[in-house]
Amino acid sequence: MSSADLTSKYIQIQGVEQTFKTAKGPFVALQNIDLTIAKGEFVTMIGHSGCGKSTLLNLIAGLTKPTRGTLICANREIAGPGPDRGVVFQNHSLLPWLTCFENVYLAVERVFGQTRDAGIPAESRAQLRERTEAALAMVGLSHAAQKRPGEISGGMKQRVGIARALSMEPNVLLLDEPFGALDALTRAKLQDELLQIVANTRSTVVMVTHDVDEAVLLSDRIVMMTNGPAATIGEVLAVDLPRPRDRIELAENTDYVHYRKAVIDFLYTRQAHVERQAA
Ligand SMILES: Nc1ncnc2c1ncn2[C@@H]1O[C@H](COP(=O)(O)OP(=O)(O)OP(=O)(O)O)[C@@H](O)[C@H]1O
Repeated sequence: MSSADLTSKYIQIQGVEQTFKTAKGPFVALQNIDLTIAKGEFVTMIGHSGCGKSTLLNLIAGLTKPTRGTLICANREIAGPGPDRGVVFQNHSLLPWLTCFENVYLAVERVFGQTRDAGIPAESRAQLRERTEAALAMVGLSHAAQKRPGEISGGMKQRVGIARALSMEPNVLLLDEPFGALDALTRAKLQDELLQIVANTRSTVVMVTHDVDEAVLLSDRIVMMTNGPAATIGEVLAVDLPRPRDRIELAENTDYVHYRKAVIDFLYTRQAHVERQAA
């Protein structure tokens, strides 16, 4: 593959199906998923609850394997989790007995504290500490480095989760509703921070969200998924708004309003969620 191809086809999802075994028999969660993501692209996945967004993100993370089809990242089949793909979940998943610093340090040590591919030597403890401090600084949490998760707010915990993922310098950042449990103001602040961080690191981002405004504000493309079972990609919307994006200016931007309406139409007209009657 040429380097131009590698850039434009950084993540390739081809003919993916995910079926789960359940007590009532096989359940097809995802079907016929085809998607190509370019290096440095910010892609969000949106769809009604239970349509399979997390299932797809877990497949890209390598936490699960597809029943059918292939997933490729940087020209290699995704065979399991790897430090090239950092994951942030909604419930932050920090170790409660460690400080914020230690939570991030653990991840840094795992990646940079040992000999890496191509014989790159392990870094010194001073270098690992420096990386940890830089990651916490990036999310504005230097002052809370010595606190434990129980002593900080939900928004701060999410920030530590993001710092931990970023500290590993992943090529791909996978975010599963990272701001879902936060109040609107904290959420807006973290969205702005994320935009800034991604602009600096040029990471490729795949993010699951329920929030239409969040999707339009952050994305280069929005992947809109149909309802399950056997959910698939219904439509992909390219969001052609210039960056850096400013939420206040965008609120009155006619293109922004148009993109927002396109997503709302998809979700609430074409994919109006029908609650299935219990059998
Ligand atoms: N391990 C599993 N075993 C059986 N069914 C599963 C499993 N994981 C997910 N599912 C089912 O697959 C479907 C998709 O789930 P998934 O969590 O990916 O949806 P989602 O779009 O992320 O939902 P939400 O927006 O509510 O988080 C759901 O019907 C869910 O019940």
